[in-house]
Amino acid sequence: MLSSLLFAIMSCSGAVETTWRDSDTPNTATDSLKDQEILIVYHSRTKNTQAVAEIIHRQVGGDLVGLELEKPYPAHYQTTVDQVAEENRTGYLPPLKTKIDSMEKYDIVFVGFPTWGMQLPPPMKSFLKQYDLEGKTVIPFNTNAGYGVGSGFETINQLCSKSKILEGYTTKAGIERDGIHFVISGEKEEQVTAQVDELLAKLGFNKQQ
Ligand SMILES: Cc1cc2nc3c(=O)[nH]c(=O)nc-3n(C[C@H](O)[C@H](O)[C@H](O)COP(=O)(O)O)c2cc1C
Repeated sequence: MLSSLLFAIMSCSGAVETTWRDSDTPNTATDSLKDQEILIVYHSRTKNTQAVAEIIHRQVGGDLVGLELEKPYPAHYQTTVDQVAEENRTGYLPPLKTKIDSMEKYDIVFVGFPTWGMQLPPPMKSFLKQYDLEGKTVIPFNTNAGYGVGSGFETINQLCSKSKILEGYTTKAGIERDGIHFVISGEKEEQVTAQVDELLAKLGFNKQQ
């Protein structure tokens, strides 16, 4: 019963919340991921989401890709906040410099992003609009400044309505507004690693696939 709960597919449904339940039996349907092609794609400005992506990568392998833009955001925080607010208001999708070859070969796509303006950042909206993840398993992950994932997981549900979306991961990380940039080191890195390992085990990923 636990495994069926954990594997509730969230496609086109409400928000996927990360809830930490007692870990028991992984779902047998995904016990063997040996033949699955994995992509871990993320957008990261101050490298917190990148650090979570690297932790996932150490556990499950596959290809790790950080999204870069044709025109990077300004270094200045508030200018970026204002630009992102305008992009969210108008629905502007910033063109990606990163190109992903052979998207069709991937079975599982981890999608990582920071919360920006309580939403999915425009670059990740660009990615999900540009690439078709139909039929793939999608696992979202997020870092934020303590206000949570906002509508990010819901937007992934909407933009990946033909994917199987599994339970996501979210954690509080940097607070750039207050000059706190990269925080996933030391104890925090250990905590995130343990939480990610727990979630991946629940989802049926075993070490060294
Ligand atoms: C433009 C911008 C908007 C942000 N908006 C939010 C927000 O609405 N809520 C929140 O909790 N954090 C917000 N943050 C903070 C980031 O989500 C947080 O620092 C995250 O860990 C950064 O991840 P990164 O290091 O991978 O870039 C914002 C950061 C930026 C740059």
